[in-house]
Amino acid sequence: MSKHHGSAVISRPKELPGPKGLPFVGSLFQWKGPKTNLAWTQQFGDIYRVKMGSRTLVYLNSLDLVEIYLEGSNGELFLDRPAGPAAIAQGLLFGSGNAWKKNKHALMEALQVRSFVESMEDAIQSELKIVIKILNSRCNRQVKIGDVMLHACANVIPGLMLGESLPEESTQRREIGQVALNMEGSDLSSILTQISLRHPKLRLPLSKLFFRDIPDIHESSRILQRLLRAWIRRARNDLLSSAPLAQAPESNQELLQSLIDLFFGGVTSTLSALEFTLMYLSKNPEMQQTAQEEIDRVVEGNGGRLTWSLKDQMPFIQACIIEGLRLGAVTPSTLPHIATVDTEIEGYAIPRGTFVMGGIYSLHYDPRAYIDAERFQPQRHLTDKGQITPPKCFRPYGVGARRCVGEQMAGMQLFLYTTSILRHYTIQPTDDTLAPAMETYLRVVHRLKDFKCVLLKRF
Ligand code: HEM
Repeated sequence: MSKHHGSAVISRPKELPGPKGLPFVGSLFQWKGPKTNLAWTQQFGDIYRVKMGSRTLVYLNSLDLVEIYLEGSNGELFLDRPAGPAAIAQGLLFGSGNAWKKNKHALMEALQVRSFVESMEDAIQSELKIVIKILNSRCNRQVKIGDVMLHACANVIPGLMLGESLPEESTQRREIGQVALNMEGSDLSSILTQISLRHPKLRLPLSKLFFRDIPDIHESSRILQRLLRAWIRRARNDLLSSAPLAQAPESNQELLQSLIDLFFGGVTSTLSALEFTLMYLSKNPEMQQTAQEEIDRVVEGNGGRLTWSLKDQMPFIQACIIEGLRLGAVTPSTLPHIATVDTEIEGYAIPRGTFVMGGIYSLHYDPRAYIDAERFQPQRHLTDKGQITPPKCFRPYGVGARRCVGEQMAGMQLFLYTTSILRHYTIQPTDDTLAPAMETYLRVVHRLKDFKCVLLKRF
């Protein structure tokens, strides 16, 4: 495999393999979700191209290729995102160029500030109190735990930004709940969503015409902007006084959009990863018991308090979360990393503007890295002495400079939610959950279709 990578088009390019598509639509109708990408990897190899409408997407499906071309200095050639409608184009997820670099740097720095990390845990612990109260009232019958956790994942973000949790019955909390439901329901890849993003007045007529509930992303954005302006006003004198974010004017549209992207990027992804982990644990009672014993032992040794600082004492739980993230592959591919120059990958010409995707699903199910890749086996991430070993072929948070900004926040939520739920309850599967493979769907993220379980109180 070539380790060299130039920015000029090679003289006699090879043709990239990939599925034959139909004229105009390409492979749009062949693609049935992440499993199709895995099947294409098996058929065409570690690099292939797919035509989707007028676009060409190039997938990199081995860790070698991803590391060589999308990380390190080569990754700088694939930094842009697709130009989206103005409502989402200026922030972190879909921003490009210098504006994106500046905002990403500012946010990454802010997220490292110690007081911010501490506030993060406070915000999560406050949400957990509400979660446990609600779940206590829903024990011994089927519960769609994702409906409860969606609100927790969404409200952690304003809790963090405002420095305190939104009161349980507050209007703001209800508004955030609505925003979270809107985000969960939006499919940014759907043509109807794209049209209604560009022409908001068409949203309702299109919803009626196609019998679809097209979420009002503009309204969500307005609600979030109002909350965020209040936060920036406070943050300037308080929480983030040392961070570059604090100096930005609160009317700064790029900054606002970047903060809104924390909701778009962070809520359903964390929720989905949590659901996958809980679902697999409910199907594997022995592993669930091992996890509970580990939690009980460590928490009891800590005076009954469950905190983020206990994470390193719970390798089995960590391994379960890693395995849930691996199998769930909640973002089955990275977002597009767009070539900013004409270049090449492995001798294949990659014209400027090509969408290059890290094939996360193919990496996570790579049979060269994992025996029985589709099985939930947390032990595969543990050494003989029961210590965590860095997982192979594992990139749930994407790659290179465009990697997720929320990894630490997601990690903290996944740890505290999973451990608290298992400390309080034993999770029993329903008949649907026991089926060999549960149905999933892909909108903003890859999610279990209808994960329900029964919670039995432990104490
Ligand atoms: C388990 C939870 C999460 C997963 C699996 C996840 C995964 C990802 C992935 C795969 C990307 C694209 C990276 C790429 O294109 O290479 C991404 C980007 C992003 N994520 Fe996350 N994410 C999670 C949680 C969060 C959270 C909690 C936040 C914020 C609070 C967040 C904010 C973002 C943002 C802003 C970006 C855009 C980064 C950029 O383009 O520079 N994510 N995430």
